[in-house]
This record gives sequence, structure tokens and C-alpha cells, in this order.
Amino acid sequence: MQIVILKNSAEVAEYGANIFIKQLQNRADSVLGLATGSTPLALYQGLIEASKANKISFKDVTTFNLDEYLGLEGTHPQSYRYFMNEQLFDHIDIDKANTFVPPGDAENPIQACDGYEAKIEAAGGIDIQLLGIGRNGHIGFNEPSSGLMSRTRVKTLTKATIEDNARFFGTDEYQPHLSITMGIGTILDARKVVLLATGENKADAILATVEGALTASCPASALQLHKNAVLVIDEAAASKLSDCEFYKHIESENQKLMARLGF
Ligand SMILES: N[C@@H]1[C@@H](O)[C@H](O)[C@@H](COP(=O)(O)O)O[C@@H]1O
Repeated sequence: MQIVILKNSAEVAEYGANIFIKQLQNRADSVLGLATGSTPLALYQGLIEASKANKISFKDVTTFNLDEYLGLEGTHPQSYRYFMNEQLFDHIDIDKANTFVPPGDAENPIQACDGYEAKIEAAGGIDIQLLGIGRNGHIGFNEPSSGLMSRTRVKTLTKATIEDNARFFGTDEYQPHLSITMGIGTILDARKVVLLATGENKADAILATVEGALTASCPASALQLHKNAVLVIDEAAASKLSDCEFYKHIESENQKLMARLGF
């Protein structure tokens, strides 16, 4: 796992956006895995700006989102489809027919999960998967105890996740307790994984992800198995790691090596 520790959330967003910008500059028809939550918002802003400045185009891009609430239609303001339209798709030159979010309103969600996996496969797999992380170490909606090889499926949300996400719902508004999420195995199949985390409330989850055991109790720890995973985190999210200076030293040595090799 590559660990990049930066000063603050603005730097994290910029670093993350640059990874995606480079990907699109190298391969215009990339398949991107996208995430919701507050953490990727500034990264999406960076992509919108780069697209407006004609540095990148989404014309030939296909996207797959990690997850969706089960029981919400895409027109519901709290649905992740609505979020993605608002925060990214409506501001870039992407063909919405090439943007996929698990169907929260599927009549048969189990079939829909298999269908989602088939679509990812038909697109040739995901080139880069963006991830946030829940306070309990969840990725997508893969809550603790999720199978480390799991595929897209219906998942019940934990009390902690429901509480964390309650801020987006009105007091009398129905908040789903179920979701459709890519599995951990689905995420691990992406050719590159970029996890962003900012703020002190993510420090325990980051500690468990980086230095904890590989365990279903911290779904993000599965990234320890990935060949090309990068964690882009701010000082606050990194604050519980045992030796931040060492991680920073590794990264600066990596940068020097890359520069020497002309990357
Ligand atoms: N399903 C999403 C996750 O994909 C996201 O990583 C997490 C953290 O969100 P935030 O970035 O707002 O902390 O929230 C939700 O539960």
C-alpha cells in the first residue's frame, strides 16, 4: 500500500484529482469507479475544473459507482445517483448512458447485483476505483464482517453508518437501512485503488487499515492485498499511525525514484 500523508483536505483532494486527471490523459476511454460521501467532493470539483479547462474529457469515459441505498429512486435527493449527477455528471461532458450506479429501485435487487457485476465485466473492468472510508472501516457499504472476497450484493447498514449518514436526511424523512454495494472482491479487482481520508474521526479506521490485521472487522484492511492501492490522507487522519515520519520518508524516496526514472 502506498501511503501519502498531506497537510490538509485541500491537498488530499488536489493529489487525488491529479491521479484521475493523469489517468484520463493517458487513456481517454478509462473506466472509473466512483464514490459518494463528503470526502470526494473537492476531488470532483477539481475534475470539473480540469474538464472546463479542456485538460481532460469524459466523452469516452465509463463510470461505476460503489453503492446505492436500496429503496431510493435515482430522482430522490438523497440517492447516490442524484448526488453523482449534482456533484459531477451534470458539469462534465460525460454521456450519462455510460454512468452506472447500482439500481436502488430494482424490482429484483439480487438479480440487479449480478447484472451490475456483468456490466463491470463487459466494460473491461475498472481502471481506477475511488474510495472513501467509514469511521468503522467500511468501504462502499461493505460494513464490518463483510466477506473479503464478496461481490456486489445487498448489505444491511450498521447503526453507526445510519447515524453518520442521518445528517443528509430530514428528521421525518425515510432513511434506508439497506444498500446495494460492490463487494470487497469487486473493489479488489480494480486495477488501481485510491482511498481518500481526511479528519481526525477517520484516524482509527486508517490505523486499522494500514497497521491492523487483515480482517473482515475492518473491510478497508483488504486493501493490504491489493497490488496498486494508494491511501491519500491528511495529517489528522494519519494521526494514530505509529510512525508518520517513516511513511513520509518512504513516499519522498518513491518520488525521487519516479523522477529519476522519468515518470
Ligand atoms: N457509502 C459511503 C461510503 O462510500 C463513504 O466512504 C462513507 C464516508 O463518507 P464521508 O466521506 O462523508 O465521511 O460514507 C458512505 O457510507
